Amino acid sequence: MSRPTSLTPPPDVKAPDPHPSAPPPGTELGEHYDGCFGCGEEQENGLRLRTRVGEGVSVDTEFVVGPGHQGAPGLAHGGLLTCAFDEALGMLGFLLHTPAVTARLETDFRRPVPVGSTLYIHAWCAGVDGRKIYAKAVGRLDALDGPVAVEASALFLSVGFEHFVEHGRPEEVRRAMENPDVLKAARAFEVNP
Ligand SMILES: CCCCC/C=C\C/C=C\C/C=C\C/C=C\CCCC(=O)SCCNC(=O)CCNC(=O)[C@H](O)C(C)(C)COP(=O)(O)OP(=O)(O)OC[C@H]1O[C@@H](n2cnc3c(N)ncnc32)[C@H](O)[C@@H]1OP(=O)(O)O
Repeated sequence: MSRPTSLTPPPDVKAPDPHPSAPPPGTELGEHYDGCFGCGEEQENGLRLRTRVGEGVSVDTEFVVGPGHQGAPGLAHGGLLTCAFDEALGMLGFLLHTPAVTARLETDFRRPVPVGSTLYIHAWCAGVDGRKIYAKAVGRLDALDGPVAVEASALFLSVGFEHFVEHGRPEEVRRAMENPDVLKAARAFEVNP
């Protein structure tokens, strides 16, 4: 089935405000799931990214590129850079108070990212249209105002928690549901949609 491919919100859609119960700027969001490759503490070889709330519906994270992240000798793998962007963009759902999944993600690699560098990723929501969440991100090399190395545009779709319960492998879903932090997040989303 063919899909519309635009990653830009319709012209009448404005950038949203954070949900009233979203944490204030500067708050570290922590892991959204301990088994997540992007942020989970239990994921030994994962990126273990930590994301902070920015102004409006935006987040910031730093990806320190190590030898385990190489594609070419001494250079970051593009797929892993995309993963870091997916993680940062995905966290915007917390500020909108809805679980969301990536439907489409486009990454532009502007400069090589060497091992040893830090990518400063800033992600923001450009608009919400029904279930569609349009998001953008930029990654700068080695400083908040460093040269742009990577840019991304994404479409996320809001889903209910049943998305994860229905589609995830039952043993991990069961284990996640035993985690009080996951349950707390699920309830908060459901009680304050
Ligand atoms: C019980 C324990 C739960 C524990 C959970 C714990 C935490 C999770 C909570 C929150 C997550 C928080 C943070 C996450 C942070 C980082 C993680 C990274 C995020 C990911 O890594 S997540 C994995 C990769 N992701 C997927 O695994 C999605 C697979 N996929 C699907 O599950 C479906 O595909 C879905 C749901 C996307 C849509 O399905 P659907 O049936 O709901 O909707 P439908 O298809 O009807 O589309 C509705 C409208 O969107 C348009 N549309 C759809 N897809 C489009 C596309 N690709 N391009 C352009 N437009 C598109 C249509 O054209 C239509 O548009 P229109 O309304 O205008 O016609």
